[in-house]
Amino acid sequence: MTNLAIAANGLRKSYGDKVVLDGVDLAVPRGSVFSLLGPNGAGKTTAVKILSTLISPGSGSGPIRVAGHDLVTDPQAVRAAIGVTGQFSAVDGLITGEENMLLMADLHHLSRAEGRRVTAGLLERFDLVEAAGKPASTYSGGMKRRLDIAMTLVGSPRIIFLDEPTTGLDPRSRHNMWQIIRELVADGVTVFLTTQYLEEADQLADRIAVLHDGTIAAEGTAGELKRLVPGGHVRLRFTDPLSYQQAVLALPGAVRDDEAQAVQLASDGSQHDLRSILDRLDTAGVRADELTVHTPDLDDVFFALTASPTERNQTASPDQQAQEAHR
Ligand SMILES: Nc1ncnc2c1ncn2[C@@H]1O[C@H](COP(=O)(O)OP(=O)(O)OP(=O)(O)O)[C@@H](O)[C@H]1O
Repeated sequence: MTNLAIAANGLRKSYGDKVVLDGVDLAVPRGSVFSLLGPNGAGKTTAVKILSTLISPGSGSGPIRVAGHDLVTDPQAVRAAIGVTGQFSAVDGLITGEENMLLMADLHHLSRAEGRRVTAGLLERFDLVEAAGKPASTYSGGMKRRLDIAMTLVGSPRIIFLDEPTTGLDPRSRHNMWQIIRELVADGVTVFLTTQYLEEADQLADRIAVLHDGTIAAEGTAGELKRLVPGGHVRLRFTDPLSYQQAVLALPGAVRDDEAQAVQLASDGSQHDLRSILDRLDTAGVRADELTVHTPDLDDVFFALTASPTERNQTASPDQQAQEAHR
């Protein structure tokens, strides 16, 4: 039996002439968090809709298996194993949180007693006991998202698709949601997460795929992706013009920023590297007024992978531009 919760080969989808997914391969191990990142309109929701059987894959797609079942020939089995919470929530605002939950229990054919038991447990777990008797329309954004996930869990899915679960939430609610996701994974649930927040993928995902122009531009752990882009550097700023000139002489190869009186050197930010830079300044008798270390983050990866060539040149850091010019 495969260890993959989701295995898709050559996923394709077009709307008219517009190709949205152009041969996307996905392999998501059971019990892990997989994050699909991409700019607006990249096709993340389309991928979620296909994998959760809401829309059919485009012609020419390869085999797709979700929870061990073939998506095309056995969609019912796939549906029984998954839960989906999307940007368009299933929460009905006119009825109470508890009634929403009980409705879900009915849809999953739970007995009355079992439905009440599961509902009570989930309301407790998602901190919604006090609000349970109030209409869902009166809930805050964070409460609605929690209710939405609680409703999804009524069917005990083994795979959950979370389509931008924290968009629009304040930082506290976002952190609460991250905690909920970590707990789901600790219970063995596989989470397929789409997000526009790179930090969210960095915090939660075991593996991240960046979707761009209909294909996966890069995939790996957050650490692996960060190593794909250059951009680690140390920046030293000087208020005294003489010190700045001396630093330029002491640090050959550094990229100058005359306007800011700052120099920038490629660096991995390690203790050894920093000490060597500072030693060179000490030897020249120069003191920097400000030192900042920049290690590449997922933002750098995201922009490097999803920018057009012109944008890439405009957003490259001075040392990246210098490297480009050198080639
Ligand atoms: N039913 C549809 N008919 C025509 N075009 C569609 C349809 N659904 C999506 N699209 C187009 O497909 C592209 C991908 O949309 P999708 O919603 O999957 O992107 P996304 O990555 O989820 O974006 P966002 O982050 O903005 O939600 C967009 O250009 C969108 O306009």
